[in-house]
Amino acid sequence: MLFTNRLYEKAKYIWDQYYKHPFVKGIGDGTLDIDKFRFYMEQDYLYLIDYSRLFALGSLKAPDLETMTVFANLLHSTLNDEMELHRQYAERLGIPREKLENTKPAPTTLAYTGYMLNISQRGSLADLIAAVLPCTWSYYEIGLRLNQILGASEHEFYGEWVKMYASEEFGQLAEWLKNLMNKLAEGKTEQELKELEDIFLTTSKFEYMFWEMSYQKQMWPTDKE
Ligand SMILES: Cc1ncc(CN)c(N)n1
Repeated sequence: MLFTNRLYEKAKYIWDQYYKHPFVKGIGDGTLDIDKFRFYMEQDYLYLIDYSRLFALGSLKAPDLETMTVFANLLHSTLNDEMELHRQYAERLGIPREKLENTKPAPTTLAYTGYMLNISQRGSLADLIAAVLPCTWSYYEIGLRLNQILGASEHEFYGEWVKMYASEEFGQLAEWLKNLMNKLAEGKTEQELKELEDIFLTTSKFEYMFWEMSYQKQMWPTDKE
């Protein structure tokens, strides 16, 4: 069995909860409150800055030029394609560029990016991939599902989001990471595979928390807006 199939089976109960989450469903049927989406966009922009750093780190840790190139492509595509989607949404939402870049991180954003960066700095390349894989792969799965909803990709506001994450180009990024994960899992002991699985499950749970944080617009409970 491919290691990524094992990961998918283990995380399925978590990923199934994404598809039922009101934030995800709201993008699909176009009913999501714009204010919740604004909150998400701002936090996600911050998230993507650190997510890009992980790809830069992946390039640094890569054992050969081919792997380095994969990470360089992931980095380029995140900074230029995925973050461009966010910049365009910010423009449509009237969020100035400086405000977007100076957003204060919510606790869940900080915890999630902090965890990924920590694992990736301390650990191996396989650890790094196990940490980022749910992000890319689950967004592609969500994109594909939402794309099957009649009219979702044509929705005047959320359509661009659906199109981006359901696109072949985005699917290609997930495929690259899955292939690398399987390659690096070869020859690992059961104990080592279990550790990778734990990392994958942890970031899968953080993904759910990110949807929930955005839906509830959760900032620090101690601070007033
Ligand atoms: C929180 C989160 N996770 C994943 C992705 C997809 N790169 C994203 N944009 N945001």
